[in-house]
Amino acid sequence: MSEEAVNATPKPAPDPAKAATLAAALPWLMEYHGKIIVIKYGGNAMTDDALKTAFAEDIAFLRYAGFKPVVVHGGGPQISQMLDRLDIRSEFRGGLRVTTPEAMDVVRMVLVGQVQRELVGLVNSHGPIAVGLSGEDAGLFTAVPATTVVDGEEVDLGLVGEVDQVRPEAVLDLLDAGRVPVISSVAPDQDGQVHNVNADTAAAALAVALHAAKLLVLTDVEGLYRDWPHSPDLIGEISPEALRELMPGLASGMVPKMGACLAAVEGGVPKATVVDGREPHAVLLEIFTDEGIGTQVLPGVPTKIRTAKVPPKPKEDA
Ligand SMILES: Nc1ncnc2c1ncn2[C@@H]1O[C@H](COP(=O)(O)OP(=O)(O)O)[C@@H](O)[C@H]1O
Ligand SMILES: CC(=O)N[C@@H](CCC(=O)OP(=O)(O)O)C(=O)O
Repeated sequence: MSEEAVNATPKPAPDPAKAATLAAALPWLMEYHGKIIVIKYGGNAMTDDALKTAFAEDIAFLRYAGFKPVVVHGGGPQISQMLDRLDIRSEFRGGLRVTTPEAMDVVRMVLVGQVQRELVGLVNSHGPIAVGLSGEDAGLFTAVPATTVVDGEEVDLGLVGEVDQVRPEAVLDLLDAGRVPVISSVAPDQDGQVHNVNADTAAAALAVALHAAKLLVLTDVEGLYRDWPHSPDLIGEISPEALRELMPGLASGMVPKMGACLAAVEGGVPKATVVDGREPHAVLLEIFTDEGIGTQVLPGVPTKIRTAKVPPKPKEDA
């Protein structure tokens, strides 16, 4: 194209709506500037490339806006797919995968070797900021065997762990250096035996240890339905006390997820939110919006109910 032709191209008119959107972000930029936000990215919200790309953009945006995002990722469906391919049986009890030593190798390979690597790469397409870690690095997490009670009976979950100790120094070092830690939820016990930790649980333990300003959990539903799967009533806001009362009646994947939100808020994190990660840019929408998205757990609020956009739809394999 000649220089004249370039000069002749009309410039788009400035769009006042863009300025208004940026100006409306100011209170949130001020509130979270320099603060740690732990974002749990569930495997069910990683289903397509465009969603993962938008997630990585959001994380880079937060970092360049002066926030300190920390990503803890899941990968349950991706692990299940690999176990199927390798013909290794796995089942969930109380929302947790019963993990044999053979399955543990696959869990570690998929979480650390595949899902974490992909997310680190996507975030780093915006600058050299993301660094992958797992609970095995620099003593980040120490696990103890987890137990769960299903139908009144204690179930042996094999190599499933819950986080006993967090040493957040490695994460804090990275944050101080302006990096974005991307963390996989596998963790050794005291003897070095690696355990499979549910990523919601790991994210909550880390959020507490980092004194995070917020825990944000991305999943594949709009939030916590009050009477799953019978009613479109969605819980918009709930206090930890009211959530504790609901816990025994919750089903499958929501047990670790809401348990994690509860543990985070009871551990001093001011707010934990579950949002629909199938919505592109769910992270930015949640952080820069005042209300009306997902389920928020925060102290001292009466329970608020609203009608979900989509009625509850149980997964076929649940
Ligand atoms: N009360 C509830 N509200 C919303 N979802 C629920 C509820 N009870 C069970 N679920 C199920 O929990 C799932 C989310 O948990 P999970 O599949 O473990 O997601 P993730 O991979 O994001 O951790 C939802 O897709 C839904 O099928
Ligand atoms: C013990 C346990 O269940 N661990 C999980 C770890 C991955 C995870 O939590 O992934 P999502 O967040 O995508 O569900 C699992 O094996 O599936």
